[in-house]
Amino acid sequence: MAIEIICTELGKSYIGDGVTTNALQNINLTFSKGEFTAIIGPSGSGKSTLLSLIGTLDKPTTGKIQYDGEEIMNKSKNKIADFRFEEVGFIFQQFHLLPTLTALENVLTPLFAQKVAYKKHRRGEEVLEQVGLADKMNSLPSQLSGGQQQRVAIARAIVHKPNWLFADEPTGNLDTETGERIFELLRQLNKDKECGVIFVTHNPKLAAKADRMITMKDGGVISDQPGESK
Ligand SMILES: Nc1ncnc2c1ncn2[C@@H]1O[C@H](COP(=O)(O)OP(=O)(O)OP(=O)(O)O)[C@@H](O)[C@H]1O
Repeated sequence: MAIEIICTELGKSYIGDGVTTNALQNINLTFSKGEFTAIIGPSGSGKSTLLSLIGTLDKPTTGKIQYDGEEIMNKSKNKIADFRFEEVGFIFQQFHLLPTLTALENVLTPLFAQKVAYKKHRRGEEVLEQVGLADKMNSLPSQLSGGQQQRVAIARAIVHKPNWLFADEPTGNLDTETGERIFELLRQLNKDKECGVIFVTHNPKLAAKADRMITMKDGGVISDQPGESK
């Protein structure tokens, strides 16, 4: 697991209809290689914005983000896309699975048109086995429960062996028990050294189980402390 992420004086404003929203201000954070961090805070506090900046989905208005010392967002669109493919996986509250594709086909979509050093089909099977869906590879999303669909989404997010997995309220659409199982799966993937995890949640119980818990309010970090596991 490689790549340390350093955010320096990071800020993000959204401008629309003459109104400026300062979604993030003066964020200074370092995410060490392989860390498991939860981000918690009220609605509108900037959690998703922070995740989308760290994940190179959007550009900061001020400040910078370095990945092992490199400022990826200063590079060309193609280089940013390459970086995202190589280093980053995402999961969201909505699973965003393609309804007409099987679980295995969904998992293989990020590898489409990519040259990789491993056998794609076998890698797809391997990650579905890792998330506990060995017997559901040929099922369509509509034939799977919510928790199983999120497992497919997790398998898809790690199929290309990213160093970081960014999870934006991945348990938000699941009942408490299923949400806890998904959390434990992310924890396990992290422990197995698959990838570092940054996990946005509204659930304080889950957040406390992370190695580190960052609390946000009004676009800033108001606390940054070790979780119960540390
Ligand atoms: N594309 C956008 N255009 C304009 N304003 C935005 C945009 N995205 C987010 N915002 C605003 O930025 C602020 C932070 O939003 P963000 O989604 O990061 O919060 P959050 O903590 O993830 O909230 P939630 O827990 O509800 O998902 C909010 O005031 C939001 O309305």
